[in-house]
Formats: sequence, structure tokens, C-alpha cells
Amino acid sequence: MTALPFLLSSGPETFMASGVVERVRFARGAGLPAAVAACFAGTQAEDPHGVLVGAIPFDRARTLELLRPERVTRSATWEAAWAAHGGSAPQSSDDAQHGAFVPGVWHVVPQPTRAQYEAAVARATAHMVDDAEAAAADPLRKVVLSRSLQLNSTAPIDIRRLLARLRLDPSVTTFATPLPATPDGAARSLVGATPELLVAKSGRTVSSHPLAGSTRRRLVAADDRAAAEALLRSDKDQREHAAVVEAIADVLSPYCSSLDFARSPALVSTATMWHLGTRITGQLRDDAVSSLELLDVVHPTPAVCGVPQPRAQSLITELEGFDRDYFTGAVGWCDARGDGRWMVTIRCAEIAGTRARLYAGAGIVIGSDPAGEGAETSAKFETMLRALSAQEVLARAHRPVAAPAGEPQHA
Ligand SMILES: C=C(O[C@H]1C=CC=C(C(=O)O)[C@@H]1O)C(=O)O
Repeated sequence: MTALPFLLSSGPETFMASGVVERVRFARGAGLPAAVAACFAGTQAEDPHGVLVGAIPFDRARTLELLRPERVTRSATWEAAWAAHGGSAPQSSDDAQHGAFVPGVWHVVPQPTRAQYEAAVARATAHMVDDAEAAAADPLRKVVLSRSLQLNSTAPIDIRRLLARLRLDPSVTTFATPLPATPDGAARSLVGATPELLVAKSGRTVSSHPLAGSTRRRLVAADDRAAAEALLRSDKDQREHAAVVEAIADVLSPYCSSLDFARSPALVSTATMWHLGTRITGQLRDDAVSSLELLDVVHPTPAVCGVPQPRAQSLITELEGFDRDYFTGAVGWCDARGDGRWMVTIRCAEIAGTRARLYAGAGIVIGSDPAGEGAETSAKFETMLRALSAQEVLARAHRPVAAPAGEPQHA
């Protein structure tokens, strides 16, 4: 196996696809179900031609571009998956054999700087307070603001080793997918370890497991538990979370004869973060509905955009100042039966040669503290930074080495 395969790996299953038969494009919206049906016409879910895989960008205005792979496998183990595609499975123990992950140093450019990010959070909350005070008809209730770190290494990034490290956390889904090449023609991949299920469909059952409301894990067990309990009691985080569950339930209910979810969220943990999460499960009225159609209607949820969506979207464009591209989109697969699984593309990086672009965001509501949201995004960066052996990037606070002129460098 030479090219990087498509990979979606969680505890029970490693879904892998390799080779490209063709690239398939769909415009979002009303015409999508018919286009998907036409694309799968005459194929069987069991044969690789009956499967599409890939990632979709955050921006709803962009077309969906997916791959029809040559070979698709669903394996019970990591090792079996790689073997089925003619390769050996990368292991974290490879580190002992091959030495340092990146020989040399990382060079980092934050975009925006953490200080600029915190100023944007303050502006977003000011908009919400203004709306509330003016009793606006459709007030801005939530917006998710993110920031990015552009890392450059002195050697090419070994994506196989990166994947082996990311999957050490059993609570996440490790993923990798090829992306369209960069403008200068370099091969590009999206690699990450996401904890969030956007939507899955299996037969008549649809499910989603949104996360919103977060705090970083603590080293000392008692502190960690206290942080989790404080998150569960936090009014700000509960509001942040409720907006997401409400929106997903609203969108899925017309498709469902029944839809179940708990009225209050549960704690969900990864190696680096605590989150509030709610599992939503429904029975579809029509089991022929495609997971791509469900993805199209549900994305972007307020876990990545906001409420009301159009206002949140334009505030994101105004305040973030960079293109999210595939960050806060989705990665997954769909077969000829419509079954499929789509995860939210967070805790991820776009990798091209020696470059890694990392992203992290946080939900902002009235009561959000800019410094707290800045710290939350720093904590979220840690998943990828640790796997890249680049943790020191966060420790280089205020070192003006690689920051834009005049800006303190504070990751
Ligand atoms: C946008 C991100 O997180 C979203 C998903 C989970 C929790 C979130 C939060 O607590 O703000 C965000 O809505 C990210 O991790 O980069």
C-alpha cells in the first residue's frame, strides 16, 4: 500500500478503504437524495463500488466531493485492517524503533494569536448581550469560534506513526482521509482523533452523539473529578449543550417515527478533555433514507456553528479571519443501502508534507469568559500536539519567534 488509505477506526471496528475508482461530487440541498440514489444505482452495499468515503468541508456552500474506492474492509482489529490492504499496521511501539517523531524543531504560526482570539470571543458575547438587551426578534444565542496553528517541521510528517499515536486513546475515533491537493500541488490529508458522532444510520436506526460544553482533564484524580462535576453543574455549558441537542432533534424528528434522548447531558471523556454529551437515537420512517441526506440536513450543528445558524455563520466569517476548510465538517462513509457513519472533523490537522495545520474551537454563549475559551482551545490542541510530539508549542507562550510582526506568540 503506497498512498494513505481512508481510515475510520474506533474500538469495535476499523473501516478502511484504498484506491480511487472515481471522485463523485454532489451539490448540497434538495437535489442531493436523487443524486445519491443515481450514484448508487446498480451497485450493492457489499461491493466496494457501493460505498463512498471522504470528508466534507464546514462551508455548506461548497460541493461534497467523495471517493468511490477500489477496496473497502471493515475489520475487528487495527492489524487486520492494514493487512487486508496489503500493509503492516503502524504501532506506537514503532517510536522505540524509529526514534524521535520529528527530528528537529517545530516552527509555529498561530492564526489568529490567542490574544486576537480572546478579543473575538469578547466581541461575540457583546453581540449576544446587545441582542438580549434590545429584545431582538431572533437573538444570537451561540457561536462557535475557532483558531488555528500552522506548524512546520524540518522533516516530512509520518502520518502512519501519527495515526498509531492517536489511537492510543480508546475513547476517540481515529481518522485519516486524502483531501484535494494544495494550490501548489502538494498531497494533503486530514488526520485526527474525534470524539463526536455527527450522524450514523444502520437499517432503520439513526443516531447522533453531539458534544458541547468542555473542560480540560486534570492530572490529579480528585481535581479531574471535581472539574467534571463543575462542568455538569455549569449553567453556561448546559446552555451551550442544549442548543445543539435541540437543533439536531428538530432536524431529525421529521425523518423519524420515534426519537429518544436524555433530557440532561452526561459526561464524556477523552484523554485530554471532559465534554457534555447526549446520545440521540431514532427509528426512521423510511429505512431507504441515505446517511448522506441525513448528514446534509444536520450539518452544521450548533456544536460547530451556532444559533441562529445564518447569523452565527456570518459572525464566524467576520471574526475568525481564516478558512476552516475541512475542520468542523465531517468524515465518514455511506453505502448503497444508505447506511453510514459520519464523525465531526475536530481534534484534527491538515497534513501536507512538512506542514500541519491544527484547529480548535469553542462554543460561545452569554457568560463565556474570553480567557476561559482561549484556554479551552489550547487544551483541545493538545490531542494533536502530543501526537506530533509538539507539546512545547503551547509552552512557548509570548515568545516572539514566529509570530506575525508585533504580535506576542501565545498558543
Ligand atoms: C469545535 C470544537 O469543539 C466542539 C465540539 C465539542 C465541544 C465543543 C465545546 O465545548 O465548545 C465544541 O462545540 C473543537 O474541539 O475544536
